[in-house]
Amino acid sequence: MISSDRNVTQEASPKAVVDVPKRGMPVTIITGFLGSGKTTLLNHILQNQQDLKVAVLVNEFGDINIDSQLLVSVDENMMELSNGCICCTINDGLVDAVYSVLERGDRIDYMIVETTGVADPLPIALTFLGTELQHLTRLDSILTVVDAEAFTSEHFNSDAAYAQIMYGDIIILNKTDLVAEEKLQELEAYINKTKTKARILRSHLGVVPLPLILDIQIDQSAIAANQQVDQHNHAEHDHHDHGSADAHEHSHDSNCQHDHHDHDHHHSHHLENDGFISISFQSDRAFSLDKFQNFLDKQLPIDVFRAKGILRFANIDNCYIFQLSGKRYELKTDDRGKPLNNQLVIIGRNLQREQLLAQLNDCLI
Ligand SMILES: Nc1nc2c(ncn2[C@@H]2O[C@H](COP(=O)(O)OP(=O)(O)OP(=O)(O)O)[C@@H](O)[C@H]2O)c(=O)[nH]1
Repeated sequence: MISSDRNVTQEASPKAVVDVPKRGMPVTIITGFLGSGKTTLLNHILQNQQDLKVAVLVNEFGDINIDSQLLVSVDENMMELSNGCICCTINDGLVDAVYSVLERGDRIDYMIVETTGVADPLPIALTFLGTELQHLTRLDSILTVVDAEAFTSEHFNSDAAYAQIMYGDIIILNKTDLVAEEKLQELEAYINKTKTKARILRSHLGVVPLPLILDIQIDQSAIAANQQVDQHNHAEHDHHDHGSADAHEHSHDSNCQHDHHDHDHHHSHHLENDGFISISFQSDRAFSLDKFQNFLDKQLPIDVFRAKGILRFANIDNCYIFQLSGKRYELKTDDRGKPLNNQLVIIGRNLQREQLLAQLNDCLI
């Protein structure tokens, strides 16, 4: 291992009559900022859940879905995980993805939705509470993963990061190994001040006792009430055609100060994602390890917040899983042995796409 210190836009599908055998399916939403440890928590759940068949719905910020590949075998939008759980991407919309799980003939006991790191969880929660899904599913809780090392009280200047804390039923303070006890206590005090009655669990690599986070039956009526305020606001602003709550893309706090007049489905990605953009790079050629390390150490812009990929290097048989979160990166051998293309997603603000792509091209052999 080499390491260094250095949208959900969904339209409700018009499925009026559906034969769904799985009414009342419990749903947990895992949210948290870029790189906080959502996928790590998900893997912990999938590896340790006893006798529970879980459907995982993943949504990634970036054109290449690295997360779902890290969760094992792929088949377009739906994949079967090695433990019999299934994983489904949300590319065609959350409601459709939920239906595709509910309509499956085989047994599914539980649904977990992993949001992107720049997603406000409220619209996603409202999809379960305010659309036709409310009769088919039961939103159990929203889990918010916080990176104890990277988190700041400025919430990365991101409305979404703030909403993630505000709407989290349980805050999982992750990466406790990277900070001192003092910092953990400061963060806990901050979270408690920001959010009354916050429930906080500490974790390292997402390890928390599962009975404390799954099927905990949190009362979601406050969020549902929020939705009614929201619908009221929309009515006042003459927002016809908003068939479902899930179509909304930014913070819907009832105290929301945002200008609602421009609230349609045509935000630029820039505004939607608090200024974060993602740049995807793929190549069937391998990287030179030296050149790629030089790129990371000397050329990578400071505004890159997150990167992840599955990489191939010249003269090395194995692929590597590359993870960069904040100032840290790591390359771990990917022992699944699949011959893959180089695939890399880089996420940050103010990034020069063409320049970055040219620099990555220069790393190829
Ligand atoms: N040191 C340390 N690293 C961690 C911990 N939890 C996760 N990581 C690492 O942090 C990086 C990001 O973890 P992920 O689980 O992919 O984060 P994520 O929230 O799913 O990331 P996005 O989906 O890109 O937003 C990976 O390199 C993990 O191995 C932890 O408790 N301690």
